[in-house]
Amino acid sequence: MATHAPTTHTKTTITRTRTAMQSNGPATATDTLVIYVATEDAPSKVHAILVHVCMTPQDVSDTILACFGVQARDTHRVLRLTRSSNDKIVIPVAALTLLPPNTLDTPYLAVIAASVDAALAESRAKDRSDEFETVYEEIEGLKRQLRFVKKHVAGSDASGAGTPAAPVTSFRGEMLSDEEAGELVSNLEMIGLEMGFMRALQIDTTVFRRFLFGIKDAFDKSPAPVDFFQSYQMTNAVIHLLKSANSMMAYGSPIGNLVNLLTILTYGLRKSLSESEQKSKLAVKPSAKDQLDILLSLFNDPATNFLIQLDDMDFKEFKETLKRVLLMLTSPRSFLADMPLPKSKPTNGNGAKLQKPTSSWISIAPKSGAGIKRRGSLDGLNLSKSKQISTGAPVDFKKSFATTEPVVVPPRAVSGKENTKGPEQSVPTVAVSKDSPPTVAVSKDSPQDVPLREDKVLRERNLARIYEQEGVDKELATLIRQDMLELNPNVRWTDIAGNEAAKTLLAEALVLPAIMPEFFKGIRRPWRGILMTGPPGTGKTMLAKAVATECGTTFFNVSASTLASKWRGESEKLVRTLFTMARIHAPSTIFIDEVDSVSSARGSSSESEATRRVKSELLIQMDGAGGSTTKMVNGGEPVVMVLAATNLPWLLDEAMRRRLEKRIYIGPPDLFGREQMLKLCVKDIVLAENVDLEVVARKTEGFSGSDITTLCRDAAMMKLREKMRNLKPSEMHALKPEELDVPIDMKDFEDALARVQSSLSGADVERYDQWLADYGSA
Ligand SMILES: Nc1ncnc2c1ncn2[C@@H]1O[C@H](COP(=O)(O)OP(=O)(O)OP(=O)(O)O)[C@@H](O)[C@H]1O
Repeated sequence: MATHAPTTHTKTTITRTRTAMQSNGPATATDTLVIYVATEDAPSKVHAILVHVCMTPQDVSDTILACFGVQARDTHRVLRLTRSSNDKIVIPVAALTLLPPNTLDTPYLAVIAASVDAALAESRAKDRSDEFETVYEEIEGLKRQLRFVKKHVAGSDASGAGTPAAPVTSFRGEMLSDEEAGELVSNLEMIGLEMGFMRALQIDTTVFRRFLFGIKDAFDKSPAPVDFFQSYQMTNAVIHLLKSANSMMAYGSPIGNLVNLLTILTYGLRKSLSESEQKSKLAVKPSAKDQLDILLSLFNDPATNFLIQLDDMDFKEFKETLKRVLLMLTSPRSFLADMPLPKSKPTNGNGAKLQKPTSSWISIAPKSGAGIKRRGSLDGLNLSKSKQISTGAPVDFKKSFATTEPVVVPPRAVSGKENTKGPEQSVPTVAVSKDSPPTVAVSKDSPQDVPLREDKVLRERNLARIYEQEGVDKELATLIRQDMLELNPNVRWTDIAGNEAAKTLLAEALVLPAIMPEFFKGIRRPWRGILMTGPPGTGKTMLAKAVATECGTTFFNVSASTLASKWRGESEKLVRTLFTMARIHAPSTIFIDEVDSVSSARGSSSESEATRRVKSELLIQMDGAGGSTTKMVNGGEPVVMVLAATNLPWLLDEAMRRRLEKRIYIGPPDLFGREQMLKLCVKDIVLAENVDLEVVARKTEGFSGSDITTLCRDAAMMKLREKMRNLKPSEMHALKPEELDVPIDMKDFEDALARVQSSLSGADVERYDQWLADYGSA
């Protein structure tokens, strides 16, 4: 079959983004992957399907490979792309429904460009009802649009029988008119958003589709004065809200629930009203502000049982309101500028009324009496963090719609919090035992949900906007994300031997303020900074990484020497950007290793002009004076902690030392810690019966954790060395693994002990002792 050359359109909205495929350089984390597709009907036209921003370079290349290299492979544990006989990429519907909630917006993968043939066939096999066919009508249409035709874009053999797609550099990306792009994207959105919506409701795909199409159908037939276009717009608004607010994440928050609820109620209400009633109700037009106040009350009150009753609906206003809610979630700064948060929160312990809106549009108050029924099934709507994986019964929309009764949101459905007890009554405590990692024990009465974190909702698409609003330099942001943002260092408390006090302290200082910022105010305000000091190799970096892994805060890992050298000239800006980003992604921890190198005492010989400037900026930022106006969704201040480490605390500038309010010593492990450390080191090797780790621990007094690691490595190599000593290379190659895997015995440890010395001197330790006696605070 002949290769179809893509038509070129001069204007395009999608291809303005750099594609990994088109770039010569390596893919970067902020690349947008654009996959081009053509339709069967119009093969000469190539449409673009945007895929996603901010995949890691590996994700980008893997995705390309998976899509165009047409290899059957498991991509990112998320999505299995398979090659069908006619060389299409098929994303089985099962895979689609299994996509994790954040798929569309996170670094993992967001390919949603595929033939839905298989999905359709598979689904049909399961459900043959007419209704189902209707549901899939649109998908049938999409099917034609969403086919991967690498032949058209990559110039390879259309039969698909030949070689894999041509190198990605052959893609051309300038052939999409605005209109075509718009159409295609909105279709794609339909698919993606359906998924999002479905997840928000935690129902299965089929039910969800029925729901969506049911709405559409009913609106179509409805005699209501609101025409289909408007209603469709409303549905779209909801969908857009979910999408744009990165609903995949937001559904853990009240917003998803609220929107779902409003939609359902709207529909139910309209069904239940006569035309004249509808007209009269629609005549009432509450202001957007009224509506917004209500929504804000909902968001702001963590402890109320809500009843939302929709008395009236105006789609335009509704849309406006949703937009504003979206704005609030995605761009708190501009939202706040426009519409200050209400000053007083409604306080309500057991059902007293919240602020009564001046309009009748929505009333919020637990009403008792006729017309109100609790619907257990709506429990499934409570998707607060602690319940995200709820398998509550699917909502039967048909039933819900048929009712004339408003739906009652069950307790906790919106905020996930049941009581009004302030955090003072129920502060989580951090418990660390010698045997177990620190755990945050949340008392029975305490709020069980981590407050809504901005970074949960501000996903990639919105981040760019937020960054822009906060004046974050794009290039620096990319560098920081690449070089300093550690997503999961994968070090757990249990990987660290000893240092129990430090673990407890770090957990307390870093976890709790992130969980309950409202409690850590005034005198309880979180530490501005924490300094870990001690000899080299004692686990300071590991502790910082464990903080990142265990505490769930966004973790920026910064080497102070990098700050001072690599970015010379730009260093202050880098520091500013770093803190701004940390606020945006709050709660965050900024770990500054070797802090002495950027914060040596004024006038000392090591202080260059550049260092001085970086230091000053660091001090300003730590004071919060250079802070952005970013607010958490709950209106609080973003929690940004600085965690610093140094082997040379005595070099620290006094100003920096003051800001690192909590100063803790991470010393060489004690006997118990050394034994633990030894156990950790040898956990994967076979030990002979005669090995007594306690004896080894006794002989390693003064060893740092790093020294013990070296010792174990040495011991573990002894047998291997002996075996290899007199062998020729060819004989070495012939050795079988099992011949090498000989148990390590006590003599190996003794030999290693003779070779490996403690790297710490008594004098070093004394110097730390002295410094801590003067300045320590833990
Ligand atoms: N307490 C510990 N538990 C487990 N491993 C440890 C511990 N202390 C040190 N180690 C081992 O030593 C190595 C070095 O530790 P780490 O880099 O955390 O020390 P550090 O105190 O940050 O050193 P430096 O001050 O030189 O940066 C680690 O990779 C780990 O293998």
